[in-house]
Amino acid sequence: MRYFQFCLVLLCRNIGAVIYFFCGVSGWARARWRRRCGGGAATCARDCKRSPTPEEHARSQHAPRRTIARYTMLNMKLKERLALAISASLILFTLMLVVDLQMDYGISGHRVPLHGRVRIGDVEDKGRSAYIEFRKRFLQKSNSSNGSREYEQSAQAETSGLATDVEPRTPAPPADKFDDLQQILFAQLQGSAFDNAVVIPPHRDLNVLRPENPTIGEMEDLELSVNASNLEKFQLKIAQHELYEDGEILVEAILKDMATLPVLHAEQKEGGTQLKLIIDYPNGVQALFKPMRFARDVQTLPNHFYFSDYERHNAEIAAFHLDRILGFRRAMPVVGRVLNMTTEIYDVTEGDILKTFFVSPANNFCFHGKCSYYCDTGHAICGNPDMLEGSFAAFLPSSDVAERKVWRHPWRRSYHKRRKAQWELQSDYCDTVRTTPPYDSGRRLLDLMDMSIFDFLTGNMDRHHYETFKMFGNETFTLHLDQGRAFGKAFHDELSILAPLLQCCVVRHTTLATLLKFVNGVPLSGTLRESMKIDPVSPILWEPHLQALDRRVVIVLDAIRKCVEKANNPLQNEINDFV
Ligand SMILES: Nc1ncnc2c1ncn2[C@@H]1O[C@H](COP(=O)(O)OP(=O)(O)OP(=O)(O)O)[C@@H](O)[C@H]1O
Ligand SMILES: [Mn+2]
Repeated sequence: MRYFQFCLVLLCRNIGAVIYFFCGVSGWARARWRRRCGGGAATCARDCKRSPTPEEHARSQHAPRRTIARYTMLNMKLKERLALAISASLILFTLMLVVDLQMDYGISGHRVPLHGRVRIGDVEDKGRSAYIEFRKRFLQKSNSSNGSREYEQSAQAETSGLATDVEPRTPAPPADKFDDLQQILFAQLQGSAFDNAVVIPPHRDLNVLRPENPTIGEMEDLELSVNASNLEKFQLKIAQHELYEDGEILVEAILKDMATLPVLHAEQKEGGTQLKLIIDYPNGVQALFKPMRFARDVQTLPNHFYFSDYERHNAEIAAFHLDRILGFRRAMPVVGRVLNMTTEIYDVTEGDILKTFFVSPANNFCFHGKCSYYCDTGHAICGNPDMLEGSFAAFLPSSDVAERKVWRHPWRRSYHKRRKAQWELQSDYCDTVRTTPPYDSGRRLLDLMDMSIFDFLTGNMDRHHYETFKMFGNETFTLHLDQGRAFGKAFHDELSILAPLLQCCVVRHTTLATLLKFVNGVPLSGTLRESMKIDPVSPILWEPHLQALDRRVVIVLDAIRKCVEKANNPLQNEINDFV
């Protein structure tokens, strides 16, 4: 701001100077013209162009400085004066433009303030952009008294040491049982309400129908060797519609392997923004290791964007359990383990990473590896003193066996601190997506709706891309990979993560049924807490994060309800939107 004030002062002074120059010089010149050229116009024309005589020059030596300047100006050729005037005007104009762009006065016609808040909604939107509509329709105007409003409480310390202060608690049963939504599900199971525009019945959902569901082993004609590891068996059983079957016993076996088998080798994984290690166990078993950086109750720094947030190893563990509980089974099994940094990392690795190990002033063993962010001494990963906790995600099949396709997420964020993504500016964004392959048919759009609900529950804003297995084509599930930035804010529900659901207003019957189960039975927090108890580094989540899940389930259900209401009565809701 001070800079702009300075610019303004400068601008005024410049304008003053130029006015003075033109008025002063021209007035003085006219006087001289009359005084010196009292004769005819012809003499004048000749005389006025001449150089000063020696007497005049001598006189001017004693003249005050200002007079000298005026004299010089007068004696400039017309062309020079013109050039000077044009340069001054150009400088002035540039200055005015700079000031205008910064202050958004509108002189330049440039209407986007550089530092101001970017307006949400395109011209056609007339203020009915995704967020505005969403906040208005789904939350602020919500008449359900179940606490489904956006909940933001910063009173609790962002980085507190209160993990043990917060006791597990069973939330009071929500007043609203969402009977209206239950009825839709019931009707669909009874063979009616198939035309519901929001809830997609099982017989129209390819994830339920699964006319074909081959496994990677079948597709590639691969036979298991006699001494095949649990992971290898698991990988070959990955099917077109899910990573593993409900109740698959290999999941527990893999978790146990990763938590107990000896570590043979550790190596930094290339790519990605933060440090990860590839861990080798006997028999070809591999895991992706993400190290612990903070205690469970340390939350996303308030001034950090989602893209500069640290990854949390416990978020990966919790997300795997949650994905399984929700019945998606699209996340690889993840387990926690404490490693001895000396014998299980330093001694079994090689190359450049070794040079990044050091002992901290607190006498802890640390390393930072090499990566694009947070891989320096200031962001080192330290043991206690050399014991380091981390998450171990079962490795996906190698690309030789099952190549993956990386897709740009249609609701990807801009990953820029000022810019907005298209979906944030266009309220009918979903119309564009749902008419574009592979979202125009099959299961893909519904998978993105599931992913949006999954990410909203965990608070993961980092869904820039997603992956699928190439061999299954487009009719396959979307992998839930990379949940490292989930569970960062326990007291804030990030509504924008629900944008895909809110803009498209479609959801699987099965997903809705699962969510409703948690408001009418054991709450999600209790189910997840129970599931994560078996993990070696339990408790996995800080209690406020578990409580947030119950709150967010209600928000998702409330959003689905409003979608149904709008679909049933589009005109009335259209009107209500503007009230
Ligand atoms: N379980 C796994 N097995 C094998 N490869 C994996 C596994 N999980 C993730 N990957 C691969 O590693 C890549 C990076 O992993 P991840 O996204 O978790 O790390 P990241 O550092 O957070 O990356 P980014 O900063 O790009 O989000 C993924 O895009 C994926 O291709
Ligand atoms: Mn990531």
